[in-house]
Amino acid sequence: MARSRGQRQRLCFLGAAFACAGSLCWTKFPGFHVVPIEGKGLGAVAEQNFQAGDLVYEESPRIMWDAEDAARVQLLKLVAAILLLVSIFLFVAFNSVGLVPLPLAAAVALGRPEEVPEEVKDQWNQLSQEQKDQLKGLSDASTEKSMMGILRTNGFSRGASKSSSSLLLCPVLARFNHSCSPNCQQSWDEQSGTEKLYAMTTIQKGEELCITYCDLREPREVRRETLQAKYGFRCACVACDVASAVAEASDARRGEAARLQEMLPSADAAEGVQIAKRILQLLDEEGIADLTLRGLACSEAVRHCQRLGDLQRAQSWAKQAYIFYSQARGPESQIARRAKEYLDALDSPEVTATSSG
Ligand SMILES: C[S@@+](CC[C@H](N)C(=O)[O-])C[C@H]1O[C@@H](n2cnc3c(N)ncnc32)[C@H](O)[C@@H]1O
Repeated sequence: MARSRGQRQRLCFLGAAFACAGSLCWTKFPGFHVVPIEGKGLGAVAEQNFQAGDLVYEESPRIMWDAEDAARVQLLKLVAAILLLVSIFLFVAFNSVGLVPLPLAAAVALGRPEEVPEEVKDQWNQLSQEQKDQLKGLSDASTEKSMMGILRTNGFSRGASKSSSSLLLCPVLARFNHSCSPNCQQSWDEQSGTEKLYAMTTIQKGEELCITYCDLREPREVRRETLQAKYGFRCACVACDVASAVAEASDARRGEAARLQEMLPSADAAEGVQIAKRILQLLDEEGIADLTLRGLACSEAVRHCQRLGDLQRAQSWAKQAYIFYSQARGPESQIARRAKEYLDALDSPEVTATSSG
């Protein structure tokens, strides 16, 4: 039976995916195993105990792309397209020689945003066959396995925010499943050029290591809709698989934490400290170990205590902020180092003398 080129390419893609999924190249890593987890495909399970702040894994991305760099390329494309139009106009109007070679200008001016960016395709094509097969073996939440589906299902964004302006594809970290009460948190380390995964809480050997794929402050139904739409599964984690009344109480706590977090920077000083405390309490009650969120609440509390002239409490909050940030991103991370500098400045004799004088 004759097959179209598209069909042949899809079959080839699927064949490689099955070949890799069947191989045992994934299973063992220092500190954890990647194994089948009921209802979730593969997932990572701790092979040792971890403490909050332990570095669980560090991985260099196979694919790395930044939309801001790409935006600059888009601008160049736009300029090329305009030059193309001008050259066509000049050619038609005055029979003059075009300024831009036609095929080049036409090619760069085209390009659909729904397609995998060319730079990403180039990076993918430059990988070894084994590396390509490893990526093709990753999960894909879309109906038909494709490069775009794999990137969407497994890609991380660079930086602290969950913005979609950048894409990192790390084949091992892509095996970590989602939980609405995750025990691990990943972050990009610009210095080492690696994605790092830290334990956010005490984890016992045998527990699944999970990260989050969505905004944990959203209510259960919103989280479920997001996860279903983007990742094709209905979340049944410990926070979601509960009776309606329990879910309602959980939604209320998460919603309150989100509201308070927004209010915190502009709150008046005395209220700000109380808000920071309440955020930490809500996160504890909700079992959300997010250490970056905790660090942020503490940093704001430092600022409010300083405004109140309460140096002692400012120092104590600053210490907490430093601990949370260094556990979330490592003590050498920029955010932790800044918190340490701040703490040291507050501890300095001049500041202490000014405050007591
Ligand atoms: C980035 S991959 C994670 C690794 C994946 N389980 C695998 O086998 O490669 C994302 C996919 O894993 C599955 N997944 C992740 N977290 C899940 C969860 N809490 N419940 C059910 N499926 C989950 C979904 O199929 C999702 O599209």
